[in-house]
Amino acid sequence: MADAFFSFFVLLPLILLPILYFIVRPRPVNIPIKNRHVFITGGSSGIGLALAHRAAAEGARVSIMARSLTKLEEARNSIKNATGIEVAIYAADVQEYDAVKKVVDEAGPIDVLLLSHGVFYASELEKMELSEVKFTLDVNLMGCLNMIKAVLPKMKNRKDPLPVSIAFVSSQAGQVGVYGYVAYSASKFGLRGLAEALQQEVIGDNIHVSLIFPPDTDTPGLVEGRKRRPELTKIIISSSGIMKADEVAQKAFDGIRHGSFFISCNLEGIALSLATAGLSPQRSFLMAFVEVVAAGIPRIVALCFQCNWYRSIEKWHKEKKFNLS
Ligand SMILES: NC(=O)C1=CN([C@@H]2O[C@H](COP(=O)(O)OP(=O)(O)OC[C@H]3O[C@@H](n4cnc5c(N)ncnc54)[C@H](OP(=O)(O)O)[C@@H]3O)[C@@H](O)[C@H]2O)C=CC1
Ligand SMILES: CCCCCCCCCCCCCCCC(=O)[C@@H](N)CO
Repeated sequence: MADAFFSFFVLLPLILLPILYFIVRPRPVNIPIKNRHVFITGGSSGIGLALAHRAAAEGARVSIMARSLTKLEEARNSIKNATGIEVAIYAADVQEYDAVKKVVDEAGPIDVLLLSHGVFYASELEKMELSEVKFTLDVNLMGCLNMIKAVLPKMKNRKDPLPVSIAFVSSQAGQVGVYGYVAYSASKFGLRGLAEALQQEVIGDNIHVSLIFPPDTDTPGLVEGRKRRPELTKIIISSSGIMKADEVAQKAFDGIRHGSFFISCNLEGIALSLATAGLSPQRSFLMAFVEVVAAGIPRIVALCFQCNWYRSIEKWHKEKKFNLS
């Protein structure tokens, strides 16, 4: 017994920690925010606006982009009032590459690209129009690709040798599929593949990719989105907490500064990231240690959650049948 204890708590860390210290890739990095150009899509509302506030407060040069000029102007005023800093505003739709390219050329080289634009319809696929599915994928996934295609050439050719960042606002529904989010989860899971592949392509240019995974977050978008959420979506989403946009923004910048590939925002998020670590990069040898040693534990917790969710779905279907007969 004492031997087993010694092996697990002393020998294992003693052997594993130095190995992990040497193998974690990409290597740890520090990305400064002060005096850098932070460009935020969806920066006029919700999480994007909170990110803009925080970036301005940290002394960055901030640009925000969204479709509605009125909302952009309101955002600019609120940031000016809170921090005294004037942010640049750009009206464009992420779906339109030419418009995006024009904005990016005008805004100048970007050090931190934060992609926080997004739409979220919760509805069963059966009840969704294909045009709504396509719209979700076009904005959430293609919109990010349009932005990156427009930003990358200048980002790669920058004179400044400091590391830079591309960070996506995904969602916990981009780590686990959720009832009612067929289109949305597809768009957010898509970002993970995009980010993993992109990181390999841009690491040579000292560009570091992050994926932020917020739970439900109190934003104007959520207030709208909640109006048409199916009952089962509500039940499953309640497995994770609800956060304020500025808490998410704080977690986001903590992670971006360290070039973290996964940025979790709450405790459930950490569990999700452990359970879904897969083949994603990990820069922190300590987190890698937790991932390796804990491995089976998040999996059993995950199976318990799935058990609960499928029981809710079964129960809901039974009640529906009962109510019909
Ligand atoms: N709130 C939540 O519970 C969670 C949100 N997320 C993600 O966070 C991100 C932000 O969400 P949230 O802050 O709640 O949303 P909001 O609806 O409050 O804000 C969305 C922002 O994106 C902009 N936007 C939307 N469509 C486009 C477009 N086609 N082109 C350019 N800009 C666009 C909006 O401005 P405009 O309409 O003027 O274009 C607005 O600035 C999304 O990607 C969402 O999926 C993730 C997890 C939880
Ligand atoms: C090891 C296992 C741990 C399990 C924890 C389970 C938590 C999963 C809950 C999923 C929450 C999805 C939130 C979506 C938020 C979002 O993007 C929307 N606001 C958009 O409408």
